[in-house]
Amino acid sequence: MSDSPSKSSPKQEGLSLLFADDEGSLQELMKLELPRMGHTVTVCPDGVTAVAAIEKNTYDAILVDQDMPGLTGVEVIARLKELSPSTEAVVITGKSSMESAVSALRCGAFDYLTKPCKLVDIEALLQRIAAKRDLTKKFHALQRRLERIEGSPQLIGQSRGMAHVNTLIDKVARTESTVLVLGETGTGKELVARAVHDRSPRAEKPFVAINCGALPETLIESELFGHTKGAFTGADEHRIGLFEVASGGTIFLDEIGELPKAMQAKLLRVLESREIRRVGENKTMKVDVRVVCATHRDLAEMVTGDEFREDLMYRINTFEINLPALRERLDDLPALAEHLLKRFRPSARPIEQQFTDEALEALRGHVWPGNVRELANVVEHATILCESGPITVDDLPQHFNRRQLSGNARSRGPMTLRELEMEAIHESLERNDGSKPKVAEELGISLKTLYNKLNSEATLKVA
Ligand SMILES: Nc1ncnc2c1ncn2[C@@H]1O[C@H](COP(=O)(O)OP(=O)(O)OP(=O)(O)O)[C@@H](O)[C@H]1O
Repeated sequence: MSDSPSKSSPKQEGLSLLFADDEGSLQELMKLELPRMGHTVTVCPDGVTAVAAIEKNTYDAILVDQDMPGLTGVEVIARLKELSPSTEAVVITGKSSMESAVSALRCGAFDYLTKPCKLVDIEALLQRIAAKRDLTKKFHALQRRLERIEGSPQLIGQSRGMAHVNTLIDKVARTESTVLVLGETGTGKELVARAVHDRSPRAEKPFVAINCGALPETLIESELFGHTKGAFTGADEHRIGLFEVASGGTIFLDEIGELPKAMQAKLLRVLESREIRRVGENKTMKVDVRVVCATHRDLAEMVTGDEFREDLMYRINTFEINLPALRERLDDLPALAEHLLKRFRPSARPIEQQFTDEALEALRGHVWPGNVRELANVVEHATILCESGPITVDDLPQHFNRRQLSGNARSRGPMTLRELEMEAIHESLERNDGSKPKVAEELGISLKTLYNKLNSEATLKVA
């Protein structure tokens, strides 16, 4: 066995390879040629030495001759797949041993080569392996980035409401039924859709999410079903749609209530026929995709208002999962806060050491119109102000401080008329998601008066 590190500087990062063959001339050739192609190589004279090398080192790929004394190529590959499943394997067979090639592929080999093999074929094969390795790395990097942005897909919550949701997910996940997830904004509808997918037999296949409200009407069809080159102005190349991308897996149609009427009819046809047609193409193709939809809107009301097709509503609401708002399951708040905190501050410390009692109390006292997403924002805000140590009420956004102050004022004794007035304004702001025109209307004062009162409060605080 000998090592020959690569000396060239290839465009594509070279592979670390193991080559095993009992033919001395081939060993010499590979020691020379594989580094010339930009790879590093360990050359072994037989299967036993190859397995010993695999036990000691990790390679990107191995190329093994099938007919070696001691262990055959297929036996080496079988051992490799136990020790290092992500290492690619190529078996080199004689012309007459097609059966060995088939068994190697069954063992998880990437491909096979037939002797006598041409160097150009070896080079092309190694390029394919390198391209796959690069794609896999990119995939993992993107997956991590997505996890950092979206958080882990874990569905947190032990409250009765969430326990019920979990039971429903478990039951429906096993089936092929279309699922409709309902709930206010930020309650975790996408997370539920992902849980339905992750707990289903389709879990290993893609989960693809699309927000039907985020795309202009003209683009939705091609985004969902794909298009051919030249199908419309700007369609410079063929593109496959998300239904095809999700093939074998699940497609999540978020904000289904925002789907334009014309697209509702097309989606209904797809759901009924399980066939799609790319924009600009005449032929249809079968798709095997499970559909999960979500909306924060009342679809029945939309049907009455002629905004949503009744037949589509009945097609998608076979199985409904209603997500409770955060204010209806405040028992889950500490666990959620702890879970969300890990996104910004990876630490295994328990919740009591991460938030002061006062801060937790202030969080519990909020109405959470933006639900868990709002909580995530509040936690992020707190971690910016407080880099380490327990988060106090002072690290929370200002309206939590104010709530606490007025709470304290109440416990100190009667409040002044001004304090009561400001409390009413802030509570109304919370209820109306910060919309000042709505607050003014609710409290029966002009928008100008509202601004004056808020400004004078701010001036008083500064003074
Ligand atoms: N039960 C939960 N456990 C952990 N994280 C959650 C939970 N519910 C929601 N989240 C987090 O809150 C944020 C919002 O969740 P998600 O996007 O699933 O909500 P949504 O209901 O789909 O929102 P929208 O209606 O705006 O599309 C995400 O960061 C998600 O990870």
